[in-house]
Amino acid sequence: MFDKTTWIRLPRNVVVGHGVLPQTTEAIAELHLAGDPLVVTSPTAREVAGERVVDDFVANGMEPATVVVEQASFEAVERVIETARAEEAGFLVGVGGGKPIDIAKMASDSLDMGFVSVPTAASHDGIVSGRGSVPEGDSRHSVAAEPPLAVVADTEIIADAPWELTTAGCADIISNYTAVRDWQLAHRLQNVEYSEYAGALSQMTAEMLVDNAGSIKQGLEESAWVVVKALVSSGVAMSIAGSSRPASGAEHLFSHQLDRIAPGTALHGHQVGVGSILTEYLHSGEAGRWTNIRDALAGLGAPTTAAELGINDAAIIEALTSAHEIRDRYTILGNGMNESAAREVATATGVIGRA
Ligand SMILES: NC(=O)C1=CN([C@@H]2O[C@H](COP(=O)(O)OP(=O)(O)OC[C@H]3O[C@@H](n4cnc5c(N)ncnc54)[C@H](OP(=O)(O)O)[C@@H]3O)[C@@H](O)[C@H]2O)C=CC1
Ligand SMILES: O=C(CO)COP(=O)(O)O
Ligand SMILES: [Zn+2]
Repeated sequence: MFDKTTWIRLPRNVVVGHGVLPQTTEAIAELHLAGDPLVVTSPTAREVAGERVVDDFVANGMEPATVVVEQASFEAVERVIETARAEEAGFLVGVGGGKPIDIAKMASDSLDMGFVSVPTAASHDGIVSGRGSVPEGDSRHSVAAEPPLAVVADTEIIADAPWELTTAGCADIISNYTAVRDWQLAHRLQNVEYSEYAGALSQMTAEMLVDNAGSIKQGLEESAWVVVKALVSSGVAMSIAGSSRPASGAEHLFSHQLDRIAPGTALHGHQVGVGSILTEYLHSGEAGRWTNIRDALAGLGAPTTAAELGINDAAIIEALTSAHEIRDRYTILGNGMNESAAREVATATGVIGRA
């Protein structure tokens, strides 16, 4: 008997464009959600978009509540859940970068409530994904979460955000190259389930971004458009896979370790970009494609070295040698790198200087 089942959860409304923020209420009205919204946002995102979203809800006869979060943590998810219950919210709206969006989608999952994603920066590919990424102790969890029913990405707001956030989003997409390589390796060596469709979509998204790199320039609103579309596409790949595998391999494990070793120093996207240079070198060797990844990142203005990340060489080596421990996810790191091998790859790729 044929007994395979797949369940792909995708957004119904994806609205991307100049000045579309006020269309959030319309995009939500079409979803026939009951009750009032709880807006989950972060300090800057609240100023640039969250307050306007709240005002629009009020103008449309709703009674929104707001919760401001600063870290991606299970405590923050719990706080949002408690607020949603206390305020008797009907659905959640995440407004901001990757952290408030992750928290809102995880709280929505626990509450069994609809979730709407309003990104204020093109800095990460969690805009659409049905996953949440949260540190806890020595681990970094990739948690099943409520995928958004609607996404509203205002390119006017996103283009106005600091440019480094957009280059971080580009790097998060470019890292798909190595994430897919790791996924294929895990499939071959560990029989991890692999989706050809999700893998191909993730890889194609990275290729299209690199091919269109010429139209990704600071001060050009079209850049926000190109990058948001790629981030949505990458999130769809994760939704098809039912895991973050298409967009998160060893380069992400390395970045998650840097978050623990050097917290708050560099953006997620920038860290995974540098991680991707390193892990591509591990996959294909000195003459391999790692220089293409480095050059694509450099061309977009994203960091390619420890110094550009603002992270010292010792932290890079520590992250490389311990990244395999953070999650039970098979990658090119295998059972781990020793210090001399880590120093060799980091030096050969120019990520750290020669001692
Ligand atoms: N679930 C998934 O599939 C994925 C999850 N992630 C997760 O997302 C997070 C990374 O996302 P990232 O967006 O970098 O993190 P943040 O949400 O922390 O945003 C980064 C910074 O950008 C600021 N910011 C956001 N929008 C604007 C704006 N319009 N103007 C000025 N500043 C702005 C934030 O300020 P402030 O905080 O003050 O508002 C914050 O300082 C990580 O936790 C990562 O693990 C990443 C990829 C995929
Ligand atoms: O950042 C991600 C994809 O870009 C996903 O994060 P995880 O590594 O926590 O699954
Ligand atoms: Zn990422």
